[in-house]
Amino acid sequence: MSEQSEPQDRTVDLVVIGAGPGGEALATGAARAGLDVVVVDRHLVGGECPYYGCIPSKMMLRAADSLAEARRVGVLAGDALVTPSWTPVATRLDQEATSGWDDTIAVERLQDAGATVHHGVGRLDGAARVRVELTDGSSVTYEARRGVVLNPGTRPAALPIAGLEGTPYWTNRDAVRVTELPGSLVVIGGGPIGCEMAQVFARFGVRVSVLEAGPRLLGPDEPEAAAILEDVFVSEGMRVMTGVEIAAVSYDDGAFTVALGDGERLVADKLLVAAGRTPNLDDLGLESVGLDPTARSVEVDERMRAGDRLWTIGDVTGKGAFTHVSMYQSAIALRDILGEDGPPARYHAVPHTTFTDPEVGGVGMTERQARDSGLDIRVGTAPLEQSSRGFVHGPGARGLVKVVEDAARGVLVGATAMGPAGGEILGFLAVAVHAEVPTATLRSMIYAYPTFHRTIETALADLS
Ligand SMILES: Cc1cc2nc3c(=O)[nH]c(=O)nc-3n(C[C@H](O)[C@H](O)[C@H](O)COP(=O)(O)OP(=O)(O)OC[C@H]3O[C@@H](n4cnc5c(N)ncnc54)[C@H](O)[C@@H]3O)c2cc1C
Ligand SMILES: NC(=O)c1ccc[n+]([C@@H]2O[C@H](COP(=O)([O-])OP(=O)(O)OC[C@H]3O[C@@H](n4cnc5c(N)ncnc54)[C@H](O)[C@@H]3O)[C@@H](O)[C@H]2O)c1
Repeated sequence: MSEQSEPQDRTVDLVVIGAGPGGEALATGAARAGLDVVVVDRHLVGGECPYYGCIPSKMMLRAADSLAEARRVGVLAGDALVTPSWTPVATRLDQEATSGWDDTIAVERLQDAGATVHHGVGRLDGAARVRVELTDGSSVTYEARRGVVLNPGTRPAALPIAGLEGTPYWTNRDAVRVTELPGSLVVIGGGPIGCEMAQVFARFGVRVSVLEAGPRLLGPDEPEAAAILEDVFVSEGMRVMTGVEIAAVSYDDGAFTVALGDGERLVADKLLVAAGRTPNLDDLGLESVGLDPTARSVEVDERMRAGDRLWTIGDVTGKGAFTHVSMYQSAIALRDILGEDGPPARYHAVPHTTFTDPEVGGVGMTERQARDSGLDIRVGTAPLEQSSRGFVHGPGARGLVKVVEDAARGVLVGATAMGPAGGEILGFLAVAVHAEVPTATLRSMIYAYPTFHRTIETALADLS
């Protein structure tokens, strides 16, 4: 990791604290536009997504999906002997995804764009002023003429479960660095991280139990999608327990024991805690600019402004903890910093995809959210496996399309696409929700036969 030597206190144009995907892109753009930019990251430039999040987890899922597809050969095309090995996965994660969890390339890319990069902790020290504690223990202070951008992201939430603290449990950061598979794994949390990781390890032969406190997996998604996913997980040999209360965790002799509120005890080699995130707002000097360091998010306006010469982007804005939201906000904040015009931030069509198999894609509001917002809605649903393409696809074709229409305006305000290519089909629905395409127009289109996306036409016909 290359650093500048002996940095001096000075006035620059812009300081970016936290180089998640949005911060990195913003700093690169600002430096390329000629601003004097300083970037500070306490760990790896690029943030959670490339090293511990999206990229390594999707690489793991790709491997797990290849095993599942090979196991379908028996039904579709003869025989295939499937012998899982984690070695190619660990090698790809190390060498291709993360360069050995080393950010040299990302640092050099920023430096080539003209930015100064520090590994260290950045903290606000009043308006447009940042104090950086460098990794060697020294510190440097910057005044920022244009201001400061915060992109500090989140960390795995530490659960207040008796006995858990101090045990060698995994978070997502450990799960992507696994070199040897355990025999058994308990996953606490049935959100996107828990579901994606659980399916990966189960498909590699690990005995997996998922413990979810809420009433279903993927709580914020449509309940119909969650029900299908639970069904698939169970059919693949996983144990899924919803509505659980975890009373205590202990670790002895290389095994975890998870004691549930109802008296049951689960024993496993490893424990993955994927039960939400804590925003990195507590050690950022927010109090020096009148903001609350204990808050769950930083309030921003439609230009990502959070105060006097202060912008905030990414997960901590509470607008959707996704890389694409961080990048979207990054472009808006950069335009504002450079004094350029452009559309303000809008969040009516935030898409997301959980990359389980089947994938669960969603955009805009769920049926529940739309009803709760007071809209008069109509809902249409169509099962994927009953479409011609689903029938042809055979094993692995579980899924659905669900559309939620604002009946008064005749436009979709939300949609779900679940299936082998749910995240890709979602693209169509994201356009419809984003651009408020009239449902009448969507119904008058021609849908290629026999595609998965033709299920959208069936769901639209079901609007009632
Ligand atoms: C396992 C997993 C899978 C995921 N999969 C997906 C996916 O498929 N698709 C998707 O869109 N999203 C996914 N996400 C979410 C995605 O990783 C985040 O939304 C994304 O990284 C954007 O976060 P961010 O921009 O807020 O910052 P982050 O990526 O969290 O980066 C913040 C950076 O700030 C640094 N930092 C924090 N405080 C300071 C400080 N005081 N001084 C200096 N540096 C500081 C940190 O070291 C870090 O590098 C996944 C997350 C996880 C954990
Ligand atoms: N494919 C993707 O886009 C993707 C993948 C992974 C993560 N992410 C992002 O990262 C965020 C964080 O993911 P996450 O899955 O950690 O968090 P999450 O908050 O989305 O889900 C955590 C789950 O853990 C459950 N939980 C909390 N405490 C519990 C307890 N004591 N016992 C049992 N269950 C408990 C919650 O009810 C919830 O369902 C996601 O919300 C998403 O924004 C995105």
